[in-house]
Parts: sequence; structure tokens; C-alpha cells
Amino acid sequence: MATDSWALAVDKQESTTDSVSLNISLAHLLAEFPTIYYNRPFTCHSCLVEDKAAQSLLNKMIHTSLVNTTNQVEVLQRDPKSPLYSVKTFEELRLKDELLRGVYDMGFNRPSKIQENALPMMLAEPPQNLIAQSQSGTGKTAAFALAMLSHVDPANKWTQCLCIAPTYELALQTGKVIEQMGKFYPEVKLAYAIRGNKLDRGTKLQEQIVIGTPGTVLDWCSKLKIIDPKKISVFVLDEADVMIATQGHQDQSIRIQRMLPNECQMLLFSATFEDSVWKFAERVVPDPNIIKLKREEETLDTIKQYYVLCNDKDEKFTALCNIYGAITIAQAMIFCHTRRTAGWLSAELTKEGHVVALLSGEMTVEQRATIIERFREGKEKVLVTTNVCSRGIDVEQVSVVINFDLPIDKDGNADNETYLHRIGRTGRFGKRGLAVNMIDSKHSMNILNQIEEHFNKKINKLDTDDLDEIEKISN
Ligand SMILES: Nc1ncnc2c1ncn2[C@@H]1O[C@H](COP(=O)(O)OP(=O)(O)OP(=O)(O)O)[C@@H](O)[C@H]1O
Repeated sequence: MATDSWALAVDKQESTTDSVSLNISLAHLLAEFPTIYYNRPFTCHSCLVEDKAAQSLLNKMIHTSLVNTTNQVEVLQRDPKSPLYSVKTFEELRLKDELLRGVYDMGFNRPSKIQENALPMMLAEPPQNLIAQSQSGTGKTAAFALAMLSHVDPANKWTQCLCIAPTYELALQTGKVIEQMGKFYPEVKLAYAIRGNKLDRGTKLQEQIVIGTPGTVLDWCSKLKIIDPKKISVFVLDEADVMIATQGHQDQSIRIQRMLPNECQMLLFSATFEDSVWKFAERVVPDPNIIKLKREEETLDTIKQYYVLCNDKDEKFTALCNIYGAITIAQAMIFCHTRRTAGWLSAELTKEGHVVALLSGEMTVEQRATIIERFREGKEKVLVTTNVCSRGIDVEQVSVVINFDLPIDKDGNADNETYLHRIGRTGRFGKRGLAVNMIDSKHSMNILNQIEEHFNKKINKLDTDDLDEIEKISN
């Protein structure tokens, strides 16, 4: 599976890196492994389509503030009779001063929706197990980072909290949050259980919190006996949906969990909750409380959709220029099927004087995050991209979306879900939008018809040679 190849590539790369000493900060790690973290290009186009790990990382990098939703949190308590606590302030949690300072220093004024319920459960005595699901950017990482930091006893020089993440990069991102939040609590130390961080068998780890990938954590707990799993009181499994995409990681996570004491608190987080995640969660988290925050549904209701008939890509480009000539477009996203078309189109648009950003498959996650960030800040007005690059990314202020090529799945049929994601708006951002689909063959017309049928919405024809007609669509 594609995700496996990503994981394998990471594993391979990690295994070829030199060993580093422990007690290292994130900055130190990045300095040690710059090529892994920043410079690794994506090599396999098809891998990208499925690559949940890369998508997760990209989302983490671009979500520099909370994603707000109007949906209500659903809470299922293990013991429905026990009172349900939720908090509106961090003070109510009676955190240690050092941690409260850390939280405020990160600019958090009040708990996020998911944190309102999750934090009291995670900090309760006796400890409670939790399965929590909410989309990226809703505050899950910050929540369990705070829970781990609150639970450790800094006087005890052994590992008490263990957190596993699917990839090296995701582990580093989470470690960064723990380091930031624990900034005023220097007695608590963090170690990274990732390949390359080689330790001798029998070394006794003094760091109270360990974050790492399943393979290395398993080695440290069993083969190398660096961590005593019986002394772990909090176990966090992050990004469960990404984790289970790799069978090896799933098995390793379960083996780690089996070594922990019964009274250890188990916490599992996931951005999505398909059946497979649920089955896995039930295996690793006994008697859980469950918190779910639904993603806001996207709809096509406020979007005006059109199609344009052309003969080839040059005509599509002319049609695009005509649209630009007739209406004022604040910001547009243009989707192409291949990297090659995207490259060609962005070059052509640049020649026409547009300030264009190109998101392309060979870019690193870091480069992609920078481009998305710039576009979100309005530094570029046009973003040309392939679907692969933009999956899962919300750029809400875009008012015009052009499907230079329609989205198709691997069998060549209409990819309705992707169409909705490109064009749809959530209730919150229900402002009117405009979508134009470029049709250049019988096949693409057929795709368009499939899309119309699926959403039961008619898509009207637009004559881009008629400037008056184009002007009308922007009103
Ligand atoms: N209570 C809060 N107040 C303000 N900002 C917050 C709060 N909690 C988290 N954030 C910020 O919101 C962003 C998203 O939070 P976080 O990374 O914890 O979400 P997440 O659900 O774990 O997302 P992902 O699944 O992508 O890791 C981060 O920039 C984080 O610093």
C-alpha cells in the first residue's frame, strides 16, 4: 500500500542516519537530520494520493491557529451516571503554575471545544481512558501534551508517559508542542524514540516523557529495555487513522500496549473515524470515554457552477484569460490533473502578468506549507495546483475555483468527493462562490454529467467568448 511505501522510505532513511546522544532538543535534532526533515522530496506520484502521513504533517504545519467549528462535541461516558465535567477556562483545571504559564505563553486564552471536555477527563483521578476524534487543528495535540505534562512527577527519573506517532516527522511536531508547553517546567525532560537515536541495551532512560515511532518505542521497551513499560502511567496513541494505514505500525502499537500495566491511562486520537480506526481503538483502549467532534459538512448550495466547452488545453487557457478579462477575481485556485499541466499553466499565466503560485508534487512538505501560507496571506492571487498537493487543505477565502481538469479517480470516473472538497463551502464560510469546469473531450463531458447526477445539481454552460455573459456570472 502507498502509505507503507512512505513508512518504509522513512524507516530506511532513518536507519541510515548516524546515532545521536539523548536529551536532545528539537532544534538539535533538526540540525542533525536536516535532509530527512526538510529536504526529502516526494518521489512517487501515486504514493502521494494516499499519503495520509504527509497530509497530516502539512495540516499540522499550516494550522497555526485553532480551527473553529459550530458543531457540538459529542461525549459518550464510560459511566453515564458520573457527572460530566467541562471547563471554560484553563484555571478551572488547577494546573501547576509552570504549565499554566506555558499555556498562556502559547497564546491560548481558553480551551478549545474538544479541550473543554477532554481535559477534565484526562486529568481526572482516578485516570480515565479516552478515545477522541476531531479534525486536524482542533486542539488535540495541545490537549494530550498538557495531560502528559500534568501527570509526570519530575522527581522520578524514569519514563512515565509514552506517546507514539506514525512517522518521524509527526513525532517531532508533537515533541515541539510538548517542549513549548513545558517551557517553564524544565525539570520535566523529553526524549525522542526515533531511529538514529541509538542507545545501548540496558541504558536506563531518565526522561519522564518519551515520544517516538512504534518500532523504536517497541525496541526500547522490549529488546533494549531502555524503558520499563510497567512504570508507564500514561500512553498516548496519536494520529490513529494514519497509524493503522501501515499494518506493521498497528501490530507494534498493540504489542506496546500489551506491555503496559492495567492501570495505565490509555488515550487515542484520530482526525477521522472510519470503522477500521474504531476497531483498532477498541483493541488498544479498554473502557473508554469517547469524544467526537464532527467535521463541518461542505455543500454546493451557495456555489454557482458552470462549464466551458473547449477543444484542447490552449483553448482552455484562452477561456481562462477571457474570464480574467471580464470579471474581477480576488483569489483563485486552479486545479490541473498532472504536475506537467500545472507547471505549463502557471508559466503561461505568469507571462500574462498574473502573480502565480504553483504547488507541485516534487516539493517537500515544508515548501508546500510555505506556499500555502503565502497564498493564504494574499501574497499571490492565483494558486495552480494538482489535486494531490491540495488534498485536505482548506483555503477558505478563495472565491473562484477553476477545474482546468475535472477530478477523476484511479479508474477514470468522476471523483465526486474531491469535486465537493475543491468547490464546496462549509456552513460557516457560506459566502457565494464561483466554480468553472473546463471540458475538452467527450470523456470530460461524461465526468461532468456524472458530477451533476451525483449532486443532483445542474451545471450551466458558459460561453467565454461572450464577455457580457461572463460579466453576468459574477453578479
Ligand atoms: N486552546 C487553544 N487556544 C488557542 N489556540 C490553540 C488552543 N489549542 C490549540 N491551539 C492551536 O491551534 C492549532 C491546532 O492545535 P493542535 O495542533 O493541538 O490541533 P490537532 O487537533 O492536534 O491538529 P492535528 O491533528 O493536525 O495535529 C495549533 O497552532 C495550536 O497551537
